[in-house]
Amino acid sequence: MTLYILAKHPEIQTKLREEIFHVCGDKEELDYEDLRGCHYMYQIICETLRMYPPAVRTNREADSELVINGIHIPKGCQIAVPIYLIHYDDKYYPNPQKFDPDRWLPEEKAKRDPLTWLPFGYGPRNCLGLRFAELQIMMGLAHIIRKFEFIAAETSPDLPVDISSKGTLKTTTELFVKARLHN
Ligand code: HEM
Repeated sequence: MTLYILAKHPEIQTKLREEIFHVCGDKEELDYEDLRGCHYMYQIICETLRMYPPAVRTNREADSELVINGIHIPKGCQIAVPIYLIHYDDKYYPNPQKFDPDRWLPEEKAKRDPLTWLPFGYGPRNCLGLRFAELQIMMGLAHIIRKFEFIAAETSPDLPVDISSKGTLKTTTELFVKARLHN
């Protein structure tokens, strides 16, 4: 998905490539410290996971009776947390259909409640692989973007693309990008 978004936003792709070359140069093997310096890349990943969270919802079971905002929740009640809908709530993300990595600049992020970004869930049962997943995505992107340039295919639908939320998030049509070696 990230590569598709980058193909659709060549200016963001160019800025990302500049950051990667600036921070990592052209060394063959990248390590954790290299990736930690790629702040713009992390913003792009956060924004991709906002617009296209693989898990569109998560669930919790109330282990005791409670009242939240006047709503009575009995013990054992199943509660669905609508991750996808929260990510598109314009109270938290103005113009939510727009892919905007600058929402993740430190000063912008600080204005929002952390519970408004839930691609990995939240709390003691959140995703165990969160840091590993982030690292893998960043490592992959850093290598790929240094070598290749991604271009939108003629038939590619505009963003945001339609999604199906049966199970994990999927796009309703196949997405294609063209790649050429970056020189
Ligand atoms: C982009 C990649 C990933 C996404 C978006 C993701 C998302 C999630 C979400 C939403 C949950 C439920 C959390 C909650 O309800 O609070 C979860 C749980 C979990 N994830 Fe991931 N995950 C990703 C990658 C991984 C990877 C790479 C691993 C393992 C290496 C992993 C292992 C787990 C485990 C074990 C749980 C259950 C934790 C528990 O119940 O205590 N995930 N993940």
